[in-house]
Amino acid sequence: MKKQNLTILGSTGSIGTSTLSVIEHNPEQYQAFALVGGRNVDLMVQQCVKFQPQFAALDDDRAAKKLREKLTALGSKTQVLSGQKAICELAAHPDADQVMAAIVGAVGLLPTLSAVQASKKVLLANKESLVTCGQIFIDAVKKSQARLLPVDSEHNAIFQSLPPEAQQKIGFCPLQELGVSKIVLTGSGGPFRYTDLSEFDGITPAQAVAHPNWSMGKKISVDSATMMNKGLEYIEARWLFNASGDEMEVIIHPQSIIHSMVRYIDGSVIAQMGNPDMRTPIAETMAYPNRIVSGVAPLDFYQLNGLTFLAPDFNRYPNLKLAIDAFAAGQYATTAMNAANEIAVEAFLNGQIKFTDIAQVNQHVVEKIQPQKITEIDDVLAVDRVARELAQKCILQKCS
Ligand SMILES: NC(=O)C1=CN([C@@H]2O[C@H](COP(=O)(O)OP(=O)(O)OC[C@H]3O[C@@H](n4cnc5c(N)ncnc54)[C@H](OP(=O)(O)O)[C@@H]3O)[C@@H](O)[C@H]2O)C=CC1
Ligand SMILES: CC(=O)[C@@H](O)[C@H](O)COP(=O)(O)O
Ligand SMILES: [Mn+2]
Repeated sequence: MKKQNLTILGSTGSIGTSTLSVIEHNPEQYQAFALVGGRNVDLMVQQCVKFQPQFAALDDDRAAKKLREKLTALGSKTQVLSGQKAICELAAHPDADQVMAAIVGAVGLLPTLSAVQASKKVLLANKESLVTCGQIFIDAVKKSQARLLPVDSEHNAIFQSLPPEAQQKIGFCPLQELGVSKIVLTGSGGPFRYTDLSEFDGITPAQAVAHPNWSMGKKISVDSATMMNKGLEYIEARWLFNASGDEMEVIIHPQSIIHSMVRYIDGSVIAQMGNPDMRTPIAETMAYPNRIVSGVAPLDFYQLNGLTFLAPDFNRYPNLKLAIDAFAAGQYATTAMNAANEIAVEAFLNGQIKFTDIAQVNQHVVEKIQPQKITEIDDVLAVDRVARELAQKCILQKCS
């Protein structure tokens, strides 16, 4: 069988490196065709030397120039491109069989959409695509008949817990016809599950990125700590599984062994479990509907110290409530909230604002943004831009 060519959007990130690790475990079946990053030249050089992709691209022009010089000096045959247009073209390249969408943030939207419009098999890690333009994205999937497979561990778990006919209808899944009563989205609660609320103001970036169970990029790690990650995932799940608010349940499961569940009307609950390592959902989507090895150790039940569950407390996690309410308000609100959050998390990581300010900036922007209809991608980009400006202003003026 011909090897599957993978374009990896965000190859220099946490999901990207895990994807390359799965390829390394299955060298007869998969190869890296194009590697795409933002600005990390040194890691991209290493990846190109090791995986010898046909193409490599960095968004940043100067970084791409350095990459080209370094690879030329090493005698590499990899062709180096730069900028967002080139990245979108690589996502849609006729020789790419699968596209891993793992650029962090709303900046990943256009390349991911480009892969969808080119009818690719799209492995979706970038949750911001659905948060920023849900219906537009799902309509594009429907129109192009792209194969959309959820990589986010919870959504992958839900996907695996649904019957095969639902798996063929991602984005327009008839949950009631399948006897599904609820989708149960689990979350760890992050590193501050038991921290006294009086200590939240003093939380440092180093503490916030230290996730108890998963090894991830900085932005998503902070989102896990505020539970904005679960808020984004709530929105992602509503779009992916065509779920109403009543069909959604969010539960804290501190051990991250169960990765999410589906309740059926007969009382059955189907869950997907495993060690918290993203190579499992990545391998599942790469091989779907077959299975391949991922390099993840088997789950050792005798080492588990119990599986526990608790309800999320919105006082501790105001971002989760904000996201649920933003979905109810409409697309403009989730697009704005996502943009504000990206700015706020960056400001927190740079030491400009406190941990507790993140939710305040987000709330402020969602309240200030003009309610409006979003029908096309330009509307999304316009709301995203205005929300970023509002968030920056709020940070500078302390949201007065
Ligand atoms: N990590 C995880 O376990 C999970 C992640 N996700 C989602 O997957 C996505 C990636 O997460 P993660 O891997 O942790 O993030 P990382 O921060 O580790 O990696 C981000 C990647 O995006 C690239 N990037 C950033 N800006 C640009 C740009 N303008 N153009 C092109 N590439 C860019 C980075 O390149 P460079 O470093 O070269 O600048 C890097 O390769 C996020 O949307 C996240 O929410 C979902 C579920 C789990
Ligand atoms: C691995 C993954 O899918 C992350 O999105 C994960 O969910 C983060 O952990 P939290 O459950 O703490 O948000
Ligand atoms: Mn997740």
